[in-house]
Amino acid sequence: MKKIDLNPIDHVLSVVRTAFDNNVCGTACIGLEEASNRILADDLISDAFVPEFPKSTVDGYAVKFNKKPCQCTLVGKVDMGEALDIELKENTCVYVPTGGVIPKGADTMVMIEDTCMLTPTVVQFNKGADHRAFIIEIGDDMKPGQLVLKKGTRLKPQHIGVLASLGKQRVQVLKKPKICLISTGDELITLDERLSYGQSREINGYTLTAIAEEMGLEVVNRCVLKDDYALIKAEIELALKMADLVVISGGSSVGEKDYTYDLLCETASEGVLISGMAIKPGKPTLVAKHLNKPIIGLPGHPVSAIVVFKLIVGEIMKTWGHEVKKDHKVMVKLTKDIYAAEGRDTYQMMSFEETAEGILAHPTSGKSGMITLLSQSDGYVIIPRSPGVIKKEMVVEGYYLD
Ligand SMILES: Nc1nc2c(c(=O)[nH]1)N[C@H]1C(S)=C(S)[C@@H](COP(=O)(O)OP(=O)(O)OC[C@H]3O[C@@H](n4cnc5c(N)ncnc54)[C@H](O)[C@@H]3O)O[C@H]1N2
Ligand code: MOO
Repeated sequence: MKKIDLNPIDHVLSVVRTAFDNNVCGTACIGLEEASNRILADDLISDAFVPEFPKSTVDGYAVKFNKKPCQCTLVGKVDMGEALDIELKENTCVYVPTGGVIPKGADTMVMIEDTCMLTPTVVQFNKGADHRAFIIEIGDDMKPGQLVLKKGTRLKPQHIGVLASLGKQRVQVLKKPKICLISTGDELITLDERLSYGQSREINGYTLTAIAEEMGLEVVNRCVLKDDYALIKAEIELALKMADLVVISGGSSVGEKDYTYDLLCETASEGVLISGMAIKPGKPTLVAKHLNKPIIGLPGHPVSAIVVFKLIVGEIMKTWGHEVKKDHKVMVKLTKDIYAAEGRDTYQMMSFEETAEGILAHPTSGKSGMITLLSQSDGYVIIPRSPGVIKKEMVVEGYYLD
């Protein structure tokens, strides 16, 4: 008889890291406009001084530093994007707009508001200035040779700004790993079909697509299949040709028509690496390897499928060099005793109440076959299988659901 082992989560993740440490997806050179959320393939080392000139951060007058109020003769005006061919002397000043080039000889900017024009050529400085005030010096932002972005960074707007600042029109990023999602179950119907008694609408294809895309995967195919061994086998074989990663949901348990384990034994060249995990929800989790490609069997229950997908596919993505957003961690105080399922680290869903004294965590109830267990919870607390309980009033780590 098929058996579901209780492999500790850490062991499962370590097997995953070792088995899939070879990222076969490669890199691509893309335009900066498409780079948002992509993963930088190489360290970015600055090849320039940014800025290349001392730059004013205010509209005002460039002067030689003087601590006390004084008067200066206005000897010129800087136009944006141009340098003024002048060397400033004592008691002279030049008008410089915000972003303008500080002229030679000047070392301090004074804002217009701290001055008044006595005559068209004489400026009164009402107070002293701080030496080098309101100036971005040459290379303050970046210097040649400086490591400005690390390989593996998920490119956020500020990172794209760094690339733009260095004049990089294109950037080398990791290719999005391709994934195929196969949902299985005789009872499943697609959203355009009429629901009959005993049937359920297919959910996992939708939720897992959303998570996969957020993680930086490209969903290349998604299908809903009946529990038909030959049909699912053909689909897995096709998926292995199309994708870097194949995920099957449903049929991972030990029931009569739960074929995933046998299918993975038959199709995966390296066999099944993990059959079962000490987690609730998610016990009947399968991990197999075909050449360098992972094939994951997820439990069909919608909550279990989401929890396990995030854990296992998230680990594969990290192993392949992708930065994966973590669920935001906070410290929470429990309002009730909570218990783990026997022998399994348990993801207890929670509603979080933010109070002046900190965040209170109230357990939410529901089964892993109920999608609203997640949609009506703010986050979760992980109860370790040993000792298997967290007592009321204890302050522990909680995680917001992303
Ligand atoms: N004798 C045992 N039975 C079960 C065990 C066990 O240890 N011994 N484990 C239970 C646990 S825990 C889970 S989780 C489930 C997982 O079962 P399967 O992966 O085989 O999933 P199915 O039986 O195919 O489906 C379970 C449930 O989920 C619904 N489902 C499936 N796919 C989808 C989908 N794409 N969208 C929406 N809903 C889906 C399906 O209709 C069933 O209701 O096994 C327990 N049983
Ligand atoms: O592991 Mo199942 O996912 O407990 O419902």
